[in-house]
Amino acid sequence: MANKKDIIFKNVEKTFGKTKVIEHLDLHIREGERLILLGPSGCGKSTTLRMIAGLETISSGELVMEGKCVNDVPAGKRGVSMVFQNYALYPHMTVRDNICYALKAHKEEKEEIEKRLQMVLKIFGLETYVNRKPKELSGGQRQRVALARALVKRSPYLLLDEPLSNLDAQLRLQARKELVKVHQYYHQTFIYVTHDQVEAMTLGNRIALMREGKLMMLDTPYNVYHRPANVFTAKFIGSPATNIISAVWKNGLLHCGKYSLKLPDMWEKLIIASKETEFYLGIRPEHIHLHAGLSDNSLGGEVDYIEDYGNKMGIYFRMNGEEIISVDNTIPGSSGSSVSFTPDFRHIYIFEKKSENSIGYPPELDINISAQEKMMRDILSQGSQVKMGQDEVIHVHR
Ligand SMILES: Nc1ncnc2c1ncn2[C@@H]1O[C@H](COP(=O)(O)OP(=O)(O)OP(=O)(O)O)[C@@H](O)[C@H]1O
Repeated sequence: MANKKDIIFKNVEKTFGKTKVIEHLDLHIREGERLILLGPSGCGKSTTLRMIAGLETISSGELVMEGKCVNDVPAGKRGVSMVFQNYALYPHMTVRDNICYALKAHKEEKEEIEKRLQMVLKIFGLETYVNRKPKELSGGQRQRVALARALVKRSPYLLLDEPLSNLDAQLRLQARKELVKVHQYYHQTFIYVTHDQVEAMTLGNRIALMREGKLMMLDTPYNVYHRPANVFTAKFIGSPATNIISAVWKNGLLHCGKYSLKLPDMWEKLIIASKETEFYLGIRPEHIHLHAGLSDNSLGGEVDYIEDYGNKMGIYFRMNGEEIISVDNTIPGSSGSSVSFTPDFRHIYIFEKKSENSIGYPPELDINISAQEKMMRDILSQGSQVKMGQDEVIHVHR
């Protein structure tokens, strides 16, 4: 069921000249959610956002907002505010004028403008900078002014194009938390472009992962991480990337080069139902716990080299000539030694080799979980939350 303020892409295409940059995009953005457009550079995230803003035309298909096709509705009439990567503040205007400009242009009452100005100044801790010009502010302060300027309009849609990418790591972390708080207060629909998976995982209620103009997966951060729909998603999300191992299903066993695995029934049923014989087995580095030597129902190889991350180790080993990485807090042996591991079958992914799509996930994975794990999944599936009291006046500045 669509809500009035949902944004719906119906089979949208975008071409620049002869180059198609968005292909058959079907995407339903829900009113009030924080939707993240994520993907590698050039995959079409900004173009998608700019089509919503009305800053790019739509080559074919329909974009629906407020229940109507808005393909031909100009930017100023779509009820959107946008925050750009470079903040795009007016350099000759003070913080006050930057923030109030759009309200004045819309001929809002003076009193109302002042009220809203004071509110956003307070939210972003900008009270003392109100008469400064952008060049007299730090990067973090400019970013706050850009956000304040977008929020003051109280438009139903806030579009953010990599708004934190010019900030240092510490400020980014703080700003992420602030954005979640602001969203919980205003309940606008946030559409947020980033190529940073940590930002996507921490900020999104849902993530739309794109590749070369196509939507690869649209789901909660939990599912994008734990139930990747295809090889691309499994490799893009998580660092170091998921290990992808070639495998063949034969005589009731999954053969990975010279190793073979007997799968639990829950996976065997799915693999048989897929009717394929060639697969990729996906295993995240953190789910590989190596030990010395070879044991039953295991995969293994020889240790190549070991990296120290401080709190964990990265152990690279060669299996059937391919490099596999495990991240763990113990070392099973030095370079050259034989190691193996029995996969934790609750944490594997199986993809068809031909389509690179997942064969699905056993329903048992969701049924046989502890109450605590269920609670954790439910919380993570809603995206990050910041606790706010009912009457708390939001104040995100430190
Ligand atoms: N005005 C334009 N004219 C021609 N090609 C364009 C134009 N704008 C974008 N493109 C191309 O469209 C593709 C998608 O660009 P877009 O900016 O949407 O990608 P992106 O995923 O946001 O990338 P990044 O993370 O690097 O900003 C790219 O190949 C880009 O070169």
